[in-house]
This record gives sequence, C-alpha cells and structure tokens, in this order.
Amino acid sequence: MLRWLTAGESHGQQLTAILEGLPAGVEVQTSDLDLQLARRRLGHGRGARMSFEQDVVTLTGGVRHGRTQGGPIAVQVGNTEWPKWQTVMSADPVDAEVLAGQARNAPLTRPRPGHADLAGMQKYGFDDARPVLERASARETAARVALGAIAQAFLRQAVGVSVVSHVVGIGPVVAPDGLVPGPGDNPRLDEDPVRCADPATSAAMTAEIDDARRTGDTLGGVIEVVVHGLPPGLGSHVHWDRRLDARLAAALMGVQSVKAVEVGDGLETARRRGSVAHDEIVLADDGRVQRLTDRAGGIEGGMTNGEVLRVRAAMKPISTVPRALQTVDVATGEAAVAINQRSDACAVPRGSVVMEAMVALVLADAVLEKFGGDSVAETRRNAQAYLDALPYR
Ligand SMILES: Cc1cc2nc3c(=O)[nH]c(=O)nc-3n(C[C@H](O)[C@H](O)[C@H](O)COP(=O)(O)O)c2cc1C
Ligand SMILES: C=C(O[C@@H]1CC(C(=O)O)=C[C@@H](OP(=O)(O)O)[C@H]1O)C(=O)O
Repeated sequence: MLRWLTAGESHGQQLTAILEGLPAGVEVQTSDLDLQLARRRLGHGRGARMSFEQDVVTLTGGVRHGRTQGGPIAVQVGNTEWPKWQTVMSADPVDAEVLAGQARNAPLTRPRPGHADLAGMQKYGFDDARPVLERASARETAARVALGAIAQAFLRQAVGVSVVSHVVGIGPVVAPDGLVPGPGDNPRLDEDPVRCADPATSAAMTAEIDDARRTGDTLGGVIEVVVHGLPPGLGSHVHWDRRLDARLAAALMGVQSVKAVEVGDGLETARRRGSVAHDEIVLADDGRVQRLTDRAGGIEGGMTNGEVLRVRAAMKPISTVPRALQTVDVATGEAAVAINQRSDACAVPRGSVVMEAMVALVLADAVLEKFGGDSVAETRRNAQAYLDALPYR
C-alpha cells in the first residue's frame, strides 16, 4: 500500500510531504521534483505570487544517490516568502506588542464566498480566517506535485506508463472533442499559455482569462489527465473502495476547487444510447483483442481495461474575486465585501499539473497492489510475467 501525507501552511516556512510504501531502486532526484514544481507555476491567469515565490525542494529521507531505498520518502518544499511571514506564522508564541505591529497579522474577518473561510472559522472556533486559509490554500498542492513526480518516476520505470494532461475548458470556452495528447506531449503542452492542445481554442481561452481579469472576475475550467501504457486489471470490480474510478475520483475531488470528475466521456455517456456508449471489442488481424473506441476512458468495472485512461476534473472559478462579493464581517456582524487580496484569475492551466500528480499517486498505489515488489526491478518482473500470461491479448 502506498500512503502519502502533507503538512504545512501557505505562508509557513515550508511544506512537508511523506510518501510511504514505494519500492527501492526507483531512480529519482531533486531535479525531477523541481521540473514538476516549475510546471505548476506556469500558465496564463496565474497570480503574482507564482512569479516571485520559489519552491525550494529538499529530499530529506528515503533517497540516496538518486535511488529510492525502500523507506518513507520525505520532501520539504520551502517558501522563499517565509522571511516576511516568520513572525505572523511563528510556531512559538510571539509577544503581543510585536504582533500588533505586523500589518499581515490583522484578523481576516470578511470570509470569501467559495473559499473555506467561514465554514472553517465556524467549525474550528476561530474569529480570524487566517488559520483556515493557510491550510485550505492550494499552496499545499506543491507538496502533492513533489510526491507525484516520484510516483511518475516509479510508473515509468516499473510499467512504462506516462501521465500527461491538457486543459479542455476554461469558463465557457471548450476545446473540440477527440483531442487526446500522446505520451510525450507534455513539453509541447507546457509551452502553450493555457496547456490546451488546440491553438485556436487556446487563443480564445487566453482572451477569456484576459477579459475576466479586466472585469475583476475569475474563471474555472476542466482538465483532462491522459495515461498511456497501463496494463489491464488495475483496481477491481469486487468492492466499492477497490474500484479504480472511485479512487481516482476521490483523489481528484480532494484537490482544492474541484467540483466534478468524469471518467472517459463521463456525462456525455449518460446522454447516449447503449449501442453508441460502449467500446466494442473486435479481433485485430494479428489475433489480438482490440477496442474500436475509448469512450469508457480505459476503465470498466472499476478496472483498467488496457486502453488509454482519460479522467477529467472540473475546477470552480477562483473564490478570491476582485469584484468583491457580498459577505458579513464576523467581527461586527455588519454586511461587508469579502477579503480581496492578490489572487490567481484562473488556476486551471497550472491545476492540470496537480491533477497529473494525484492520478500518478493513485496509479502507483494500484500498480503496487497488483504487482507488489520491494524493488522496482521486482515490480517490473512481476508486471511482465502477468502481461506474458495474459489471455485474450
Ligand atoms: C492550483 C490552484 C490554485 C488556486 N489559486 C487560488 C487563488 O489564488 N485564490 C483563491 O481564492 N483560490 C485559489 N484556488 C482555489 C481555492 O484553493 C479553493 O477555492 C478553496 O480551497 C476552496 O475550495 P473547495 O470548496 O473546493 O474546498 C486555487 C486552487 C488550485 C487547485
Ligand atoms: C501559493 C500558491 O497558490 C495560492 C493558492 C491560493 C488559494 O487560496 O488556494 C491563494 C493564493 O495565495 P495568496 O493568497 O498568498 O496570493 C495563491 O497564490 C501556490 O500554488 O503555490
């Protein structure tokens, strides 16, 4: 079983992430994590903080000389903004007079609709949104992306799987159906300002973001993660919590701002008749079993079916809306406008890197469940033996 945990606040000293259960021998180094974290900072619509803050990655456990050792892997992602926040976010008590002199410490009492502020204050008994937003913030996704980079290295080396993603919708602008990036397409997609595979749609998405920003508004959108090279049989039909689609959906819904997940053609499938909703099975000329389509997105009965996996996540618009929304000031009980600090206008392009990480972590877990292995070589041997013995291929 692969387990992972993250800790740390948005303006804290660092994020800390732990990945437990990965076999020994996975080749991974700091630069692999740096690469994925740099991708998470790209994209039209990103906020100011993405350009001036750096992610400082340190692998502090579980990796030696570029290879995993089999023990828990520990990663730190330092915030270069920490010096400005070390008094306000100090773990130890700070003198009240010192704190009073810190503008950043002023209580945040005008909760933002759509963010965790109000529900979090009520639940945890805070009269300041600071402690809620610090942990609700998607800054935490940097830790997941760091772990996702390790999971991706394992998937590549154990079973030859590659995870890519693209943006298929921003606000009302939607990419044409049927675009499915290939296994090596991420570098090309990273060059596009919104990570969209269709240039005309990309231009329209960019214009939509500019318009939202100009009018003091924000946008959400839809991301598709595409995985090539998966063997059939990851996940299982036998119990609800073993179903791979359920596990992927939970992982993606667990990303800040995700409000819906679709597997394959998803909602569109529900509108079709059965005769044109499924993927017919035929015999190819070489005697192999083949699918005519991939509407299911590579999952049937909660298991991979050997086709390309496609899963979509829909992000709601950013909740820190510059054209401030109505709220109540919890300090005075009076009507007010919500906190409106700097923010992303649209985080969908960089969100796609987060979705890749979550999918990679779930798939790495499913691969280990199916093939086991204390070393990546053992996982690879087991996977190959399974594939060699597979009936109806
Ligand atoms: C990559 C990414 C970046 C985000 N950036 C911001 C931001 O700059 N400002 C903001 O208000 N919300 C941002 N969000 C969304 C909030 O984190 C999210 O709305 C909040 O945690 C509540 O979401 P929930 O209702 O899904 O839990 C971002 C989300 C993601 C995934
Ligand atoms: C810091 C990151 O994203 C942040 C996510 C976020 C939110 O509310 O989710 C709010 C913004 O932070 P701030 O309010 O400090 O400008 C984003 O910049 C990051 O992704 O590294």
